[in-house]
Amino acid sequence: MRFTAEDIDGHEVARREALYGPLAEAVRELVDATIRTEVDAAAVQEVEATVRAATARLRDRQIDGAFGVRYTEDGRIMPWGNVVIGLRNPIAPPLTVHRERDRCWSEFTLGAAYEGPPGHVHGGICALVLDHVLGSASSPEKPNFTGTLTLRYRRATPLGPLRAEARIDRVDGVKTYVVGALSDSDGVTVEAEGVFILPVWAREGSTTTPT
Ligand SMILES: CCCCCCCC(=O)SCCNC(=O)CCNC(=O)[C@H](O)C(C)(C)COP(=O)(O)OP(=O)(O)OC[C@H]1O[C@@H](n2cnc3c(N)ncnc32)[C@H](O)[C@@H]1OP(=O)(O)O
Repeated sequence: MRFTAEDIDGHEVARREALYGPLAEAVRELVDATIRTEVDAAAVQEVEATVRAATARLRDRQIDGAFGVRYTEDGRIMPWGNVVIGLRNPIAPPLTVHRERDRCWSEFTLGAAYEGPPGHVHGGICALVLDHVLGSASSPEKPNFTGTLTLRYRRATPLGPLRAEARIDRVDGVKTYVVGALSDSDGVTVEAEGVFILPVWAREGSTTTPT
């Protein structure tokens, strides 16, 4: 499991955010346009060649494997590859998760890239978002892992503006029980409850390392 310290200051973090954030946003728009375009065949082929060239340019120099979770010496976390919140991940909607004591919430929009049933969010995407928001609520600092996530899909979730929220229900040793929901403007579409567990290597006094 890759948690990596980076010896950089806040200015360098801000510089990288300003550099890579817009690239990811541009690719996100490209994904949406790829799904929805109706331009002619020649235009599609031209764009395909352009995109392949852009990808080859980025691959001129790249890291091995995934981005991992990086952090600075002053405790700033950079989960930039994360599929829900990752600044550098165009697959991430991305969500900005807000925290208020024992609860977290996020308002965001899911478009064509997240479709399952026509005009509606894929059930796995609902689970993805809820897993992350419940997990975030489970602990502000500790790296809790999802042990069990239970969902009740009350009605289909329409694509468009949505809200996810979660709060701690109770804590029992290394287990934190969290409840939450995904909603549209008409109310709850998916209810969730989860058990989030502090892994052995993160427990007090542990000498094991992340695997
Ligand atoms: C800001 C970031 C937000 C991130 C949110 C997104 C979170 C994620 O996506 S995490 C990725 C998905 N989850 C995983 O990959 C987890 C994989 N599983 C594991 O790593 C481990 O099995 C883990 C950490 C869940 C449990 O660790 P393990 O060492 O087996 O726990 P263990 O010490 O045996 O048990 C501790 C307690 O938890 C209980 N428990 C163990 N596994 C589970 C489970 N899956 N569900 C519910 N309870 C469980 C045990 O019964 C025990 O309870 P008690 O203390 O009452 O006896």
